[in-house]
Amino acid sequence: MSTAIIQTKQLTYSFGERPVLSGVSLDVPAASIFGFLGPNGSGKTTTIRLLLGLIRSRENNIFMFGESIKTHRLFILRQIGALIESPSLYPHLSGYANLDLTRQLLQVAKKRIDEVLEIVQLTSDAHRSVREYSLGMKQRLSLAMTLLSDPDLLILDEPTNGLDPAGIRDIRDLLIRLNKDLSKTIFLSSHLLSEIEKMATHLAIIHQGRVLFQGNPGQLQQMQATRLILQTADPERAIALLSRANYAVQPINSNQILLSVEGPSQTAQINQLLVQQGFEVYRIHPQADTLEDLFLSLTNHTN
Ligand SMILES: Nc1ncnc2c1ncn2[C@@H]1O[C@H](COP(=O)(O)OP(=O)(O)OP(=O)(O)O)[C@@H](O)[C@H]1O
Repeated sequence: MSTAIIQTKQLTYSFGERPVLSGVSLDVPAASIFGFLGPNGSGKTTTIRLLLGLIRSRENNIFMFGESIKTHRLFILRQIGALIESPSLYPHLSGYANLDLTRQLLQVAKKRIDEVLEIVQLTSDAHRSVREYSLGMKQRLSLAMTLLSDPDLLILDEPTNGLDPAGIRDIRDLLIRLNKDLSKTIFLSSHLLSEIEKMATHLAIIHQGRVLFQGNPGQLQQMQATRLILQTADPERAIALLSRANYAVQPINSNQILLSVEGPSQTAQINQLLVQQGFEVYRIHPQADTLEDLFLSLTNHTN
């Protein structure tokens, strides 16, 4: 079993009388890309602020690198690179000069600037002023800043927020490289399921301050795949056929059927049965196609 780099035990937090986190227990394995997924206001940033010691819960049941944040805060923080809210970059300075300011604060060797520029692929733009950078370049520069101290763990709050698809892909590729080539553990939050699914090795889904799911993408897919929507030209006959074969089916509309299955192999069997009987199958997809659907189905599972 891999060691947990971050472990929270029944983390709770309230702003005044208002509970924001209720019993959040997370286990983030070493060398994972851990996606922390949830809609706006679900408690992601609050959790991250607790992890970084920016706010404290009463119990403060947070362990990182095997130590409690109560007793080893500095030891822990020294091993973390964090990006939370938009970082303050000086637009009139070059990318290089921005990095140099942070480098001096961190007392890191100057040659590290070239190394981090190389990692985030900004070497050729290093001496342009930041005001000429695209949003994606600024975000990569911010990531370069978090890498200056060569931390083992990166904690990133919505690092792709506001980026266009190309910018999102750049950040995704960069995070995957940091994880695979440099063995960084990456904890990142997002409100986009599609975004997290493409890079996470592990994920947790938080909704209204509670963890609804924690596991790997395969396990999530299995849960999503239990209710399927099937599109075919003749749903009535398809329902009759599938019912005879003991599948739980019901009509949705004139060309869609809702199916309950036990896993991916049943989906393949259903497809095969329909095709063998001459049905044209246009599409089979999980009912929980969007994050909202997924929350609904997870809430049903947990109730
Ligand atoms: N300083 C604060 N005072 C009072 N309530 C707060 C404060 N900060 C956050 N909240 C509330 O706590 C809840 C969780 O907020 P949080 O920022 O952790 O969510 P989030 O999942 O990060 O969402 P977002 O993606 O919108 O930032 C929200 O309902 C928010 O309104």
